[in-house]
Amino acid sequence: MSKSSLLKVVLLGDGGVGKSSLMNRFVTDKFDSQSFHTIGVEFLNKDIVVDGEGFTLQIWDTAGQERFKSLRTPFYRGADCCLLTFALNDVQSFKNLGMWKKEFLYYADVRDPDNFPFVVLGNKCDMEDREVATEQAEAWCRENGDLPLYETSAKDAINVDTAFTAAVRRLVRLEERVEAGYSNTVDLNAQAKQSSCC
Ligand SMILES: Nc1nc2c(ncn2[C@@H]2O[C@H](COP(=O)(O)OP(=O)(O)OP(=O)(O)O)[C@@H](O)[C@H]2O)c(=O)[nH]1
Ligand SMILES: [Mg+2]
Repeated sequence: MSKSSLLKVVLLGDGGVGKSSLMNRFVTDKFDSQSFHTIGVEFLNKDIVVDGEGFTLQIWDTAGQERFKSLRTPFYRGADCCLLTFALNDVQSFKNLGMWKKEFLYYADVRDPDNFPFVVLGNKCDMEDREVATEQAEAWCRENGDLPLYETSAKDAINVDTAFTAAVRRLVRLEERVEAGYSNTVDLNAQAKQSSCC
């Protein structure tokens, strides 16, 4: 990857779905069953190696409660990846995924919204009172640009590392595609200029 290996990853989703818990599990490998709602945003860095390449993930954990909207949205800009999070035992948080995606794209002002690397996390898979079936979540992901889906548990450390690693892989693959695309564009432009000169 030719760009800097510092990657900004933004965690979004309804209040209480477990964004802070996922970040803390991933970065410190700890879980707090009494965590407080986030106010505004917080971030933590973590160095990881994916397929032999080193990255620093700068993970931005945002406040999901509606009243903190104006505090979180200024931090979406410059994000390399967005983890759309819901809780498998909270159907409303799943229904709100579309709203989160829209909010992110609006405030992050990304260059290519159709190809932005979102990853979807269905958290709290350890809970038995599930309200969202895997197939339902998969269908939403398919309809929203074939997004990858991971069912996670911050509590039991299920799929947390896998999901963050997958986010990095998705990003790297996408950048490689974009870089390949850019070199084609440059070639085409060069040819166009040549022909217009002639
Ligand atoms: N059983 C279970 N509980 C979880 C899991 N992840 C988080 N929780 C609990 O869910 C509650 C909310 O978790 P948070 O991580 O604070 O949620 P949040 O998404 O950061 O919420 P906001 O900061 O308000 O946006 C806490 O009591 C956590 O302990 C999980 O995977 N399984
Ligand atoms: Mg939080």
